Amino acid sequence: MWRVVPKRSFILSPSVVRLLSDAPIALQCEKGGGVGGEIGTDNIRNFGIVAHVDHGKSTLADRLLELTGTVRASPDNKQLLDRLPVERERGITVKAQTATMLYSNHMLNLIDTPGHVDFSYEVSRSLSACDGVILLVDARQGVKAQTVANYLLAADAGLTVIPAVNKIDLHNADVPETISQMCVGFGFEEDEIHKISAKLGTGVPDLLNTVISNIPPPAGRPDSPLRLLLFDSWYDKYRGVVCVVTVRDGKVSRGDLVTSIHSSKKYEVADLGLLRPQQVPQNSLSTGQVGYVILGMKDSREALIGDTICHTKCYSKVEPLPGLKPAKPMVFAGVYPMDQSEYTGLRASIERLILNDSSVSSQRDTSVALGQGWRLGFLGLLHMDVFIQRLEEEFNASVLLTTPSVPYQALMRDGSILQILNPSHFPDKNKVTEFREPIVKGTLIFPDQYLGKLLALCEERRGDQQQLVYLTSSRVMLKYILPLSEVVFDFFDQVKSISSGYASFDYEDAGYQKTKLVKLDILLNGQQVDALSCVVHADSAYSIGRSICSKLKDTIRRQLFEVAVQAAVGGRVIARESVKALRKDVTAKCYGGDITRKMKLLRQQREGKKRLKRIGNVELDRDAFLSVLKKDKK
Ligand SMILES: Nc1nc2c(ncn2[C@@H]2O[C@H](COP(=O)(O)OP(=O)(O)OP(=O)(O)O)[C@@H](O)[C@H]2O)c(=O)[nH]1
Repeated sequence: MWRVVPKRSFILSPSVVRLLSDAPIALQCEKGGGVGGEIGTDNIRNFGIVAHVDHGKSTLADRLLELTGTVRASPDNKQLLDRLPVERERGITVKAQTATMLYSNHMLNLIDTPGHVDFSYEVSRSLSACDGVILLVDARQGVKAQTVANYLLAADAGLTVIPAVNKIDLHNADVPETISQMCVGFGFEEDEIHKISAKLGTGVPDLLNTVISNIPPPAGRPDSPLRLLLFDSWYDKYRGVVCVVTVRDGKVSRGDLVTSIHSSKKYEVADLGLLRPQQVPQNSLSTGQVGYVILGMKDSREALIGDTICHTKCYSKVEPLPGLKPAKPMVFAGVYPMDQSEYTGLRASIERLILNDSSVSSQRDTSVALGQGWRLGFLGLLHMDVFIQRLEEEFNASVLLTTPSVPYQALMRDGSILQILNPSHFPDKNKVTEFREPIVKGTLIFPDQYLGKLLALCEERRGDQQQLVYLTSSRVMLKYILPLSEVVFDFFDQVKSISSGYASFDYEDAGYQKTKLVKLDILLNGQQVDALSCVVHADSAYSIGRSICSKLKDTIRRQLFEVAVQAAVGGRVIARESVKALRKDVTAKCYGGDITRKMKLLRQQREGKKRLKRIGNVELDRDAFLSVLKKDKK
């Protein structure tokens, strides 16, 4: 869960600050709704916006907030629902946000969803609270892999899908081609596809009217016992866990005694209300409404996503709602303090950040080379990058990250299954019947001129072709089963560089398959560096070993003695490089007695050393740990 509540207030734009003071008034003005009043279930619409990354979801959300008077129109209104600094900086949405809007006597609950493949778990979670979605496609880029993935998620969940082509204001927009792709790909009729510019607001009122007329109201029963679906949560330093819920049946009021069906724990509703997008307290939330509840939970692990919450007095009578699938970490990496004296501080920072992101898994870990640290599990590499960036920016932590790895499995001779989340847990191969690796079902969509090269890439990455179809006369959709380890590190970069950015890629979990694995060890001057070890496919051990040695040769700074870099499998050296000795005197070029210049150079050298980690007698740049598994660019 990607929110740090205290931080939020510092990055609110002026328009949102205005909104804070406006919100309750706007609610009170609405006849029969909002504060003190009740909006009937028939007049509620719960919907989301789904699209490929950068196709304009957050911008459309801003226009909807303005159009409905939830915020005042202003040029400052940019990605109002993207509140994390990292979201604004990188221009991506990480964390789905909810906003309640009142418009034309309706209560519209908008759930903004992230677009990057790493966060598709957030998309399915958001969709569980929706009855319909707007499917947005950029008119310059057309249908992309995540458009297909998101469409399928929505259609599988039985949601009403309202198609819209966005960015029609751009001079290079190809509206007819995009519409034709949507008709062929998803079976829409041409006249049901909205043509909008989220930036300028063109076509947005019409789209909103279609949301009201086409998306059905929530199907819950107001007279039945309470059932709340908990679909999101975040941790607030002052108020504890804030749960985001949708009221499936019945009504919940402040002071009610409720029970979590999952844990049987009892709570009293301390506060509840709407998210507009700021918290606006209410006395109750009724069937179909989406909002927050505060139950006095102290730990966000108590707020289980997909849990059903009911009135304590009805606990034995209420059927739980179908739960959501838990997030599954796909990438594991060791995280260590640059200096062991920072261990305690780093532990507190990681714990704080995990309180807000229950999709990160964590285990204590120890490395001979790096000391005490943690093995953290992430949804993907971007998720990992975002987590580390937040750790460094928000908590001022300085961390060392080891080579990421995917969760392998070993079927042991005694019938048990060993999860290999860490290369140091790699078992003795004599005790193993079979190794297994996680696989994914990947979808690529691209102009057909790149077909040959993309097929070659998928084959080289041990892919198994499942489907090849032409979406239009020049656009291809390719489906492959691929090992996760071949996809997770740089596959996406390669796809982009081969296709000059025109191909899009999306993947979903497809279970495990049998494979051949070995542990590749790296030695520096004969000493094994456990933090550099990795588990690799047996057939690629030689080429990966050679590539790691040559990358380390380039990364390791030349030192006062020669450094031997070796790769070994099962104690047998399979590759070797050496880094020549050098005496580095940074002040050598400083002739004469310019002491200030000398001091400056020495200071810069000291700064540089903060990024270095001493392993035995060799100093390694902290990025060396990450660079080793990146494959060479094609
Ligand atoms: N010209 C033009 N630009 C647009 C339009 N809609 C969005 N943009 C721009 O497209 C870029 C991406 O828009 P966002 O709203 O951040 O896209 P998003 O889909 O929310 O992105 P993620 O949250 O990362 O998935 C921004 O620079 C927007 O200003 C539009 O209708 N016209």
